[in-house]
Amino acid sequence: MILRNLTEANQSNRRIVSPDGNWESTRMLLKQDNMGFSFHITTIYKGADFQMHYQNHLESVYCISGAGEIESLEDGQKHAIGPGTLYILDKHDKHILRCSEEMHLACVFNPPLNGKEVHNAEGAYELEAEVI
Ligand SMILES: CC(=O)NCC[C@H](N)C(=O)O
Repeated sequence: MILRNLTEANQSNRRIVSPDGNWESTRMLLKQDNMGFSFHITTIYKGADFQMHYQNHLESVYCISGAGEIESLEDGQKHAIGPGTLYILDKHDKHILRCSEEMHLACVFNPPLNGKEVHNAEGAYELEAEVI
């Protein structure tokens, strides 16, 4: 069994601040834990409006707090995000995330992240990022 604490993880190199200024994420469970997925607590900053396209990963995102919107660039549909919303990118869906009130999200990635990933120009993570 493994136990981790968010406050402690936030003070370690598990906390990654995105250079684009849109988000930070504390990667609490990573590839090296051999669970087959990774688990992150992500903060999306108020006013963020950015595109993502996880071509190499599947992702599920649960909103703990805050408010925003996700727009699918596959079908043009927009969906409100608030506490209790879960969105599931089961088709590597290209999307835009907008944040009107700072959001705290719990995110699961399959395959798991190594820990250092930040978005490339397409809003994706490469598969071979450096291991922490
Ligand atoms: C919702 C989302 O994908 N935000 C970007 C950061 C990501 N959750 C991560 O933890 O790397």
